This record gives sequence, C-alpha cells and structure tokens, in this order.
Amino acid sequence: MKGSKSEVQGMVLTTGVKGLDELLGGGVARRVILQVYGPFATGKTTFAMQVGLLNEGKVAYVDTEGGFSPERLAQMARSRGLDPEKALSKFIIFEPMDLNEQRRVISKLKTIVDEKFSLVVVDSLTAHYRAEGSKNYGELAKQLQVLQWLARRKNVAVIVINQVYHDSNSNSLRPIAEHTLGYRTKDILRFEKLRVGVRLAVLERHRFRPEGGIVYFKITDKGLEDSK
Ligand SMILES: Nc1ncnc2c1ncn2[C@@H]1O[C@H](COP(=O)(O)OP(=O)(O)OP(=O)(O)O)[C@@H](O)[C@H]1O
Repeated sequence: MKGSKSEVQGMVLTTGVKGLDELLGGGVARRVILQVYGPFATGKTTFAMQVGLLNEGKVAYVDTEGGFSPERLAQMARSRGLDPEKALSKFIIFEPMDLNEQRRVISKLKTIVDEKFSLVVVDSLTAHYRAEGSKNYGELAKQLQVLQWLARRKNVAVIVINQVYHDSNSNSLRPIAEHTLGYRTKDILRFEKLRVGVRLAVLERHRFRPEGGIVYFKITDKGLEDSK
C-alpha cells in the first residue's frame, strides 16, 4: 500500500500501523524530529524502514550500525505486494563509520535532500557516541540542529533512533544523551519488548497529544503490524 495522495501532500507520513498513526496524531509529522528509542530488537529500524517504504518520496537513511538490511526491506515490500527493486531504489544509504564521518554526512544532507525526499532517518544518532565514549553533547546538539533545519527547510519528516543504557541511580533503562535529545526532539516514542511476539510503543512526549498513550504491535514479514 502506497501512501494516499492526501498523505503525500499532507503533513504526516503513515507508519502503516493504525494504532501507531493514531498515537502520533495521524502519523510521523513532517517538519519535526521524532525520536524512537528502546532496547535492541524492539523494532526501531523496522519502523523507520517501513515509514520510508510506505510513503511517496525518497529516504535519506544514515545507518551508523549496519542495521539497515536490503533483504529485510525487499521482504517487507514483497509481503505488501510492492516491487522490491522500486522500494530499494527509494532509499539512499549513508554509512558513517565514526563520529567525524557522521557529522560530515549529516551536514552533507543539507545539499542532498531536496523536494523529492519525504524522510530522513538517523539510525542511530548515538551509537558512535557510545562506542567512542564521547561526552561531547555539544556536537550531538549541533547535529540535531542540522536535522531540525532539514526538517523545516526541506519539509521532510526526521526520525532519529536512540538506544538505552541502564541507569543505576534510578535502576531503569534511560535513553542515551536523554537531555540533549529531549530538548530537540519534540515527539518521543519508546519501544519495549513485552513477551515473545508482542511489542509495546509508549508515547513519551508529543506536541499535541497526551503523553502515556500505549499501542501494542507485532513484527512480521510485512514489518510492523497492529497487534490485537
Ligand atoms: N520476517 C520477520 N518476522 C518476524 N520478526 C522478524 C522478521 N524479521 C526480523 N524480525 C524481528 O525483528 C526484530 C529486529 O527488529 P529491528 O532490527 O527493527 O529492531 P531494533 O530495535 O532496530 O534493534 P537494534 O537496536 O538491535 O538495531 C528481531 O526480534 C527480529 O527477530
């Protein structure tokens, strides 16, 4: 299913999951940065790929961890009756290997992203920070500023994926660089693994929706689907 005309021209991109679209006030908003965070294998990458797959327009996908899988995207396309080749050709993949490359890639997007693009994904924004033990949150803030510029000037949706760490003070899983990202991502979605086959999305913050909303979903050949 391709995005309908109203979705293409409108302010939101469908997630392809009714419950998630409703949770997000219609879908993933253009001109805004959405942060999706959670533990590994909760469906964050699948979510971002699916939004790119199901909506008109090209996708700039910054893959810092090798999580983007062309095979998986092709499988999702086929399962939905879409042409896998066409689906793959929508995605422009960037693979920065360290923090410096990541900065350069994100900066370069300013000249690459044009009106043909509907989505920019950074998956994940913080992996290289964690790997390099960096505490340079100023640099992270600058990258988010560029992403915000892209969102607003180029009218695209921006999804930044983030991971969690165990905070011993609160004995809970917290998003990496929580405050730096929290200031600059207006919509925040947390994914959790509930039990085998069932995932949970919690709306932690939104520009115009109440926080705390919960939606169950599952992961299948198609990608993410509503779970009863
Ligand atoms: N065809 C499929 N059917 C059902 N589940 C699948 C299928 N393909 C992948 N999965 C499941 O999807 C999960 C991985 O999803 P995804 O890579 O989106 O998670 P993630 O949150 O991005 O993880 P990470 O933080 O490790 O990158 C795994 O549990 C995997 O088993």
